[in-house]
Amino acid sequence: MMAQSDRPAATIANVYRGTFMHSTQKTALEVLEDELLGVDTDGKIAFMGRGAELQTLSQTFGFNPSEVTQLAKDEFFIPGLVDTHIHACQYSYAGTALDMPLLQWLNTYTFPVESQFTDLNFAQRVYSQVVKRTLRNGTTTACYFTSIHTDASLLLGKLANDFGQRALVGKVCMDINDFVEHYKETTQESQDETCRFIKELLDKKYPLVRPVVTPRFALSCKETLLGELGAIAKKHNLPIQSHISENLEEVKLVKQLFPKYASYTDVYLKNNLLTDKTVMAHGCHLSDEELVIFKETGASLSHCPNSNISLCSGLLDVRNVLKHQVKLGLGTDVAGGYSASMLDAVRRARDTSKVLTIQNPNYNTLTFEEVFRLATLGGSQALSLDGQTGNFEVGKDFDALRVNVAAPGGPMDLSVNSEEPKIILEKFLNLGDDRNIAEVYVAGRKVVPFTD
Ligand SMILES: Nc1nc2[nH]cnc2c(=O)[nH]1
Ligand SMILES: [Zn+2]
Repeated sequence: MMAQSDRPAATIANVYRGTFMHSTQKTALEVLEDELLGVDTDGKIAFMGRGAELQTLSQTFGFNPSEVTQLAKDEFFIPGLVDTHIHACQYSYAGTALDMPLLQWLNTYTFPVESQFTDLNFAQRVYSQVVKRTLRNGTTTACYFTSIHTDASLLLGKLANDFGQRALVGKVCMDINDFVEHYKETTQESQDETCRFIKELLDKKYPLVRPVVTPRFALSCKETLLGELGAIAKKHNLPIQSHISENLEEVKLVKQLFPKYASYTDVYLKNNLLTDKTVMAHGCHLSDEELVIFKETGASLSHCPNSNISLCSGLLDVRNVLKHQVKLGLGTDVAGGYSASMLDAVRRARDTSKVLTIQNPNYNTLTFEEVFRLATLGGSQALSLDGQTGNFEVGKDFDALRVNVAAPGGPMDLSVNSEEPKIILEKFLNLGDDRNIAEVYVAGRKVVPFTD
C-alpha cells in the first residue's frame, strides 16, 4: 500500500527501487521487496510504495519514472547504523591497550591520551579519522564523548557537520582525577565550559549536530558538579550521557563515595541526570529495581558488548533490559571496545547473548533480527532521535546504507543457491564490512563515498 506524507507535496530529489529491510515497533525485521522510496529535497522520505505503483506515484509526486535508481540484484537498503556510545578522542589507540580492567585502563591509557586534546592539530587528525571511519562503516548517527577540552569538542562538531554525520557531541566533564595531572577541571570550569560548549555549538546551527551534557561518570564528578550538570541539561532541555554500572569495582566505589544514595542509579536520578533524553552506557550490573527506575524516567541504555568483554567488565542481560521495557541501543565504546564498526557491535551483542545461553541453556538468545533492530531503530530510540531516523518511515530523514553483498573484492561469497533477502541480510551482518557498504546517506545526502 502506498504511504505518503501529510505535508504539502514536496519536490522529489531521488527515487530508489529495490529491496528495503528495516525494523518497526511491531516487527524486528520487515522485508520490502520491489519497493519504491522517494526522498524529497529536504532529505526526508516523501513516499513509499510498491514497484507496481510506479506510474501513479510518479504522477502524484511529479517525478520522471526514467529517473528512478534501480538497485541491482545483490543490493538492498537498510537504515543507517546508530552508534549510541563512542569516545572520539580514544580512537587513536583503538585496537590496543586492552589488558586491564576499567579503572586501571582509564588511568594508564585513557586519561594520558585524552589530555592531549589541548592540541587542536592532534584533535583535527584524530577527529577527522574517527568521523570518516565510522561513516564508512555505516554509522549515520554517532553519540560521541570527547575530552574535557571545549575547543577540540567544537571541532568534532564541525567535522561531523562537514562530513555529513548526524551526531550528538558531549564535552566530557570531570572535576576528579587523582592520576593524570592537569586532566581535570575545577567544578566551576566544568560548568562554565559546558555552557560555552553548548552555546557555541548551538550557535553554529549545524542541522544534524547537537550538544549532549556529559558527566564522565559518578567517580569523576563531585556531587555538586553532577547536580549542576543536571540543572544545565534541564534548563536547555538537552540530552545527557554518562556511564553506569560497567564494572563491579566501580559499582563498589560509587557505593562508598555516595553513601546517602540508595544505588548507583539513584546518584544520577537525584541529580536530575536520568531523564527521557538520557543515555547511559553499559549497565551490566544494574539491579531489577534500578531498571525499573530507567523505565519510569524514560532513560535508556547503550549496550557496548565489545567493550564489556575487552575490559572484562561483565555481560549485559539484554533480555532482562527489554523485559523491563527500557530503551536500548548498541554502542562501540571505542576504545574500550576495539572496533569502530557497528557491524562488530551487532556480532558481539549476539555473542554475549550466546554466552548467557551457554551459562543457562534456558536463556532466550537474541535473534539476529532483534540485534539488527537494536543497531538501528533501538539506537534512534535510545538517543530520542526516532522521530527523525531509525527506519524507513514516511516523514523521517533518509538515513540509509546501500549494501552490495557481491561487491568485487568483498569479504563474503554468496550462496550458490539464491537465498531470500532475510538470509542475505544475516550473512551481511555476520560477514560483511565497509566494502559491502556501497553508499551511505544521511538526511538524503550521499556522504559515502566521500567527494573529496
Ligand atoms: N568504557 C569506558 N568506561 C568509562 N567510564 C568512565 N569513563 C569511561 C571511558 O572512557 N570508557
Ligand atoms: Zn564509554
